[in-house]
Amino acid sequence: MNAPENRFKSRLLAREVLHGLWMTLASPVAAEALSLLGHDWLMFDTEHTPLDLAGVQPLLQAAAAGGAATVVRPAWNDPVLIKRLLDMGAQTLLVPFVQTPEEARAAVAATRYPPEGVRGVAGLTRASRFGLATDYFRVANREMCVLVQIETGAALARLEEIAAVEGVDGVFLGPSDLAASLGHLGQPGHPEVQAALEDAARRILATGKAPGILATTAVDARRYLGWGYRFVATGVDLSLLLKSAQRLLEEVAAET
Ligand SMILES: O=C(O)C(=O)C[C@H](O)[C@@H](O)CO
Repeated sequence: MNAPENRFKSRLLAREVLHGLWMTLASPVAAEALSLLGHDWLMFDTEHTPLDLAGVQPLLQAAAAGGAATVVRPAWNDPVLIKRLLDMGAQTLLVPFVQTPEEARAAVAATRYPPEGVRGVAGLTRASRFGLATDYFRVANREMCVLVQIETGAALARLEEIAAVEGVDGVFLGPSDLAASLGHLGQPGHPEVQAALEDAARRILATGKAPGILATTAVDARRYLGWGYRFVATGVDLSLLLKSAQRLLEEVAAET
């Protein structure tokens, strides 16, 4: 039996546009159902959700039902959090708050077994199909995909250096955090933020790496795709649930 191939990585490197969904519900039922819809990737967030590490493995198992690849955001750029997520079978990580090339290098090293990195070794993990994948240690490093998240003006100033780090496969812009850092808390649509996002896509593409972003509406997503963003999460599961429940309630309540 072979180790799983990282289709997200191979498709990203093939310069495909990959449509994602931002997952915050920490629900295996939602993960399984939404994995069937046709998204290219689902992003499970452990940074800004109550989801603890033990809750991630059931989400990855559930999402394996459909065709969507999985991405996990660790709560921090921390080698211990990272190795535990990788042992669970996460192959693509979105590492938050990367500010410097050194931090990007540390994130990459945390995902690689020695001698390329510092990842600790375990045998009976979901990552190695519980030890049944005979090629696992030969291919594990190669199948890792590291996406680093740029969230501040300071990180933007070093964008090319961060993107150039070997092993960084994609650079993700967080519109909300960037807005806060640029003095526009709660206003990701502010013209200065949007101009920075457009410029960032251009600069990342010039380095040969893939730019990614989170959009909360189809209009935003289309604009970002037009700027060259290649892995774009459109929508947040909880927000979609709230909006459709609210709309339904309003429709029904309006008639009574
Ligand atoms: O800066 C951002 O934008 C993000 O990092 C995404 C946020 O965590 C949040 O808006 C997702 O619900």
